[in-house]
Amino acid sequence: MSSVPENAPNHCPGTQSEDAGKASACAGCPNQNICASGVPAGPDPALEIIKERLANVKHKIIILSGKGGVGKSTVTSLLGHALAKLNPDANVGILDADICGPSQPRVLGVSGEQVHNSGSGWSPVYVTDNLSLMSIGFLLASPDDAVIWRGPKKNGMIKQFLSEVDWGDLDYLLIDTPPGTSDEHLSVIQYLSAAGVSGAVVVTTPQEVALLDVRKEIQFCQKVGLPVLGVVENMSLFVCPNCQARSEIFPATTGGARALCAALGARLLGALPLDPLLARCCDSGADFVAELPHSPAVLALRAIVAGTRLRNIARPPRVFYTLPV
Ligand SMILES: Nc1ncnc2c1ncn2[C@@H]1O[C@H](COP(=O)(O)OP(=O)(O)OP(=O)(O)O)[C@@H](O)[C@H]1O
Repeated sequence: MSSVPENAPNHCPGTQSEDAGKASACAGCPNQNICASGVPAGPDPALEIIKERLANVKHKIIILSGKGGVGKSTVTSLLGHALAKLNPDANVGILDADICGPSQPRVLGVSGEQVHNSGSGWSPVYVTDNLSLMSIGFLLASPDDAVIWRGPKKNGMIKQFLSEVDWGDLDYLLIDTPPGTSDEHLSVIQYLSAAGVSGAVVVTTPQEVALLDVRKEIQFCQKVGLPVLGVVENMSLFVCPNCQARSEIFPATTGGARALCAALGARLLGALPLDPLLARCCDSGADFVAELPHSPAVLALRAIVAGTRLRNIARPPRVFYTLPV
């Protein structure tokens, strides 16, 4: 069977070729990234293995951001803690797929922990009884070690994470990805294609410069057929802890995420304020949701989890926390 896709340009070397994605004919081809990434073009046997491995994971949610530094890892960790706390019977896992910049071990206060490999696979690190984490950060000799890998090696790591981690039964698996749309995203989406993905949560700040990239991120999701569960606007407002005055540190000159969501037909899941105590908790690995349960950020987070599709996509026969009115 030919390994040249129907939409391939003239002189396509074929997806099985060593030159796939690298030949001059590949320039501008829509499949160039995926071919060059080294992800096998044919049905990869790993897809079935991953499907089986994740058969007991109900909802797989990919966390995306167009821009770096908008708080995607922070939001992932907060969602993990909130989902685990508000639904004590649920099990939540976080997969840190930011291979070159893994920050979840630090943010979740478990850096320095070791993952163990047994007959049933790698055991994730437990942050609390019902919140577990897997990250390349646990496999590095030192947290300062740089991971300088090309696409195919990163893809291999992601494949291993998806196929070899023994999560047990999970209600939610949150997958923290690097900013933008890179090899890691294509790998995660491709490897999860057989296992099924619930969708993506896109994190942004209100600034136009960040929103521009959200548009691209949403377009990317549309192109790869990944449902967008909604957008979280982070660092929306700063509320002074002393005088309660509100200020916009990142001004929403074009209407912020709300206007963007309205324009693109996406759902705004909620807005998290900028809170210096939250930044401090992230640096020290403290559990902000437990430490400051009545803070505006946690109240906003509860609303995101309880009153949005993030809760609605989970229909296990359990009583879910609902925000008191
Ligand atoms: N709502 C917030 N209030 C205060 N500080 C925040 C908030 N959200 C994130 N931060 C801080 O902003 C910084 C960047 O956040 P984070 O690392 O989560 O961003 P990111 O988008 O995941 O970055 P990267 O591009 O490295 O993946 C961190 O120091 C974090 O503590």
